[in-house]
Amino acid sequence: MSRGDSFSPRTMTTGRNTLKSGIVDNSFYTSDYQYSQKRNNKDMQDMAYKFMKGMPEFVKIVEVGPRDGLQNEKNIVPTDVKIELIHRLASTGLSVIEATSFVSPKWVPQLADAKDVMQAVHNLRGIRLPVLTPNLKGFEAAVAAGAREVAVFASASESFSKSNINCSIEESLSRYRAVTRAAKELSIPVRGYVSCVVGCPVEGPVPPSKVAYVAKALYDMGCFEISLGDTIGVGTPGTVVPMLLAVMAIVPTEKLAVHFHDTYGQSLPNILVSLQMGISAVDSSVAGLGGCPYAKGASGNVATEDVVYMLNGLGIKTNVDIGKLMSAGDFIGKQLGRPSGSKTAIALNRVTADASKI
Ligand SMILES: CC(C)(COP(=O)([O-])OP(=O)([O-])OC[C@H]1O[C@@H](n2cnc3c(N)ncnc32)[C@H](O)[C@@H]1OP(=O)([O-])[O-])[C@@H](O)C(=O)NCCC(=O)NCCSC(=O)C[C@@](C)(O)CC(=O)[O-]
Repeated sequence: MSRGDSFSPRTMTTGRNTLKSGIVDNSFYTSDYQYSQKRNNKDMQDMAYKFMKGMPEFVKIVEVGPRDGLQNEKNIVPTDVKIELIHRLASTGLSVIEATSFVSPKWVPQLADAKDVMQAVHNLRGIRLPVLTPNLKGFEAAVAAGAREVAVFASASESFSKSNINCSIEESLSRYRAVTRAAKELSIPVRGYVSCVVGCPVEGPVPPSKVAYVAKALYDMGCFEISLGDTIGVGTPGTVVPMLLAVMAIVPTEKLAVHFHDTYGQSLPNILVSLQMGISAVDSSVAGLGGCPYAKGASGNVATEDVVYMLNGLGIKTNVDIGKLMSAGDFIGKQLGRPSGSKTAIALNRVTADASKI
């Protein structure tokens, strides 16, 4: 159900701001308050309604930290650290955690321990743990290690397809048809990714029609959800909205997820417009870990802490405990010897530290 059906802007709670009868009650911004009083209450209600209309009441977060987050790390992260990270993430309320990839260890040495990781976590209760599988070989290895959900990953750019999985887009779709057929026989759900949905590191801008074509092909072969990846993080709402419109014209909105890398700091506005267009599944990575080994210069995924903070502020449920999430982020940050890439985690840690000095 979207907010437009059930939601009254009269009592909309957006973090600190409570909109009642169209008046913004916010002691932090006195000038906004004075301004709002001059506005016609009906105008304000209409604005609030339009802003929230179509947004979901619940967002499913797909945590990709253990896979997308770690795959690009130069130093090999010990297997027990990866397993501990997944356990910590599982305790936060997240329902989907992408655990690892069954790809060639020559291509992604960091995830060469996929079998050990999967065997250690596959029995975690109440959590879905999809893994990336680029072909039947990967699919069979994943299933043998206990995977009960997999993901295939195509690209909307020929050049990126070649550099990432060493084949053309059409060849990849044909491989993925074999994977989805095999998965169907075992009743294993398959998620589909489309990479480079607004830009490619080699080809530059990618036409929305190309993204829609690949998304539809994945949907038609049986993928239960299609995640649209801005692999190099170049999108803005100005390019993301036309791309989503093209995809939504041929794939049902409820089957779509968004996956933003934060290279240009555009992930949160891009997620916001995606929510306004009715999308209710968002990929993110704890502490903003990540990057693709075959997309030079691309930074990590949007940080899960930042996404949860924004959704909490919008009054959209996620079931994720931000404190536990931050502690999972601290854990992996210490292991990697690096501060968190989440602005929310940095700010909340500072607030806690300041409070403890009083
Ligand atoms: C697809 C291949 C395997 C083709 O790689 P290839 O070299 O063309 O494969 P091949 O069939 O010629 O096999 C070469 C060797 O790899 C082995 N092999 C073959 N398949 C597997 C497998 N599944 N698992 C383990 N080993 C495998 C195979 O057995 C053989 O071993 P050898 O005889 O030389 O010892 C390779 O290119 C590959 O693994 N690519 C994956 C790269 C990757 O993981 N990239 C990061 C993914 S992130 C992404 O795509 C974006 C996303 C999803 O995050 C969303 C976004 O941000 O936009």
